[in-house]
Amino acid sequence: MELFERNPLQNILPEDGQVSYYGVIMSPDQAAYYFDQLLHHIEWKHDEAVIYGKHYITKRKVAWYGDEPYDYSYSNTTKQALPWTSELLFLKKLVEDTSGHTFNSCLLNLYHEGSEGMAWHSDGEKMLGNQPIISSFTLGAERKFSFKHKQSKQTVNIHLENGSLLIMKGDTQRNWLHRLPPTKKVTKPRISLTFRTIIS
Ligand SMILES: O=C(O)CCC(=O)C(=O)O
Ligand SMILES: [Fe+2]
Repeated sequence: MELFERNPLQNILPEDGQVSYYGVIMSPDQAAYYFDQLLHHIEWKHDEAVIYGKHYITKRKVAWYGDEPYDYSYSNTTKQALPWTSELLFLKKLVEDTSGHTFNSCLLNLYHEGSEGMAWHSDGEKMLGNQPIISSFTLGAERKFSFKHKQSKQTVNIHLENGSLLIMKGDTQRNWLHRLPPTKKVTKPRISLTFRTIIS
């Protein structure tokens, strides 16, 4: 039934950016295995932000890994990348082989339950270059992910399944915001791997 087949290269944004959803790219068993490995072996830390001089600590946890000990500065805080683990290298290769893009770093997010999310933002840091290519690879609970056009305010929603891959590229960060909305419906944790390329 061709009508129902997913076209992985279809752009889910109507204009001014490019977002591809590849759907599920690993088996549920493999996804469960990697979820567990990352949960226990990644150096998770609560995220911090300094906004108008006030220090905030999130419930969500994060971690930053890369080819080199890159500094990542955002929300007035800086993190230094840790060396890849074998699990991260396996997942990086899977994401690279599936998407045809290469990455040199990864910001991981751990949302313990639906009450934890990420507010509207774009990943427009200078160190990511003009047209950053950023993945969101999901392990664990399925969550809604939303885009909002910065001018027209048009929104696009997608559900990120366990073991699925989404790629943002082109002018997406320039023209669209994205967020992971909090929800009462989800009680299970989700890990996302946002592979990126730091341009030195
Ligand atoms: O959790 C996700 O899928 C995306 C998180 C995100 O937008 C980010 O880390 O910049
Ligand atoms: Fe983001």
